[in-house]
Amino acid sequence: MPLTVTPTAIPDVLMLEPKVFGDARGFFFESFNAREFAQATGLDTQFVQDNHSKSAKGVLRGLHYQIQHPQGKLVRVVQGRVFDVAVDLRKSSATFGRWVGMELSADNHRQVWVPPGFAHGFVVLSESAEFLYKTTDYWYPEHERTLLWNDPALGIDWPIDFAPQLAAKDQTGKLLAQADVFD
Ligand SMILES: Cc1cn([C@H]2C[C@H](O)[C@@H](COP(=O)(O)OP(=O)(O)O[C@H]3O[C@H](C)C(=O)[C@H](O)[C@H]3O)O2)c(=O)[nH]c1=O
Repeated sequence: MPLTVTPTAIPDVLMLEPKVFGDARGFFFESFNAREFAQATGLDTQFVQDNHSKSAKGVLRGLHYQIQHPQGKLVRVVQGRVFDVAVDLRKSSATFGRWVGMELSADNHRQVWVPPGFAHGFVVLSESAEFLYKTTDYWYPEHERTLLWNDPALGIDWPIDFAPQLAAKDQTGKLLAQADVFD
């Protein structure tokens, strides 16, 4: 089951494209196969939690991370379209403070591997979007941190011409200069 893996501008962040089998009935694809994932990415990782969120157009969830129990995330969209962003928060990384973003949609079947050590978020571009993802560690709200989505120091080029709808915690996200980061 060929899984195409493409490193992004931040090489540890990977774009994955599964092989989709279409026929007169519709389509089928393996949305996750542990052996394929390990062989195609070279990663030795276990996922412990599946998450599913639905958001209306213009909602921006993020940029989130857990400073303890950092989560690796394998993310995808099963309805609608989002612009998905990962920010490198690893102080020792050559790409510290850099971001990568791409459109994920039900139509492009793309997935993104966001390693531990990154902040993650997305903005919904379609009328609504359903976002599914696997995480490599459990949710620890006490360790959750939010990075401000529009911190000029990040310079994320969100493809929106409107102010996004944010949860209260995301309106008061930290600037990169004040954020808890990883060694
Ligand atoms: C993350 C999480 C949340 N919750 C509960 C807590 C709240 O009552 C409700 C919504 O949580 P929150 O507003 O944190 O959901 P998002 O804003 O979508 O958070 C996610 O946003 C971005 C995209 C991420 O990458 C993270 O995975 C995650 O932080 O679900 C749980 O019960 N378990 C969980 O793992």
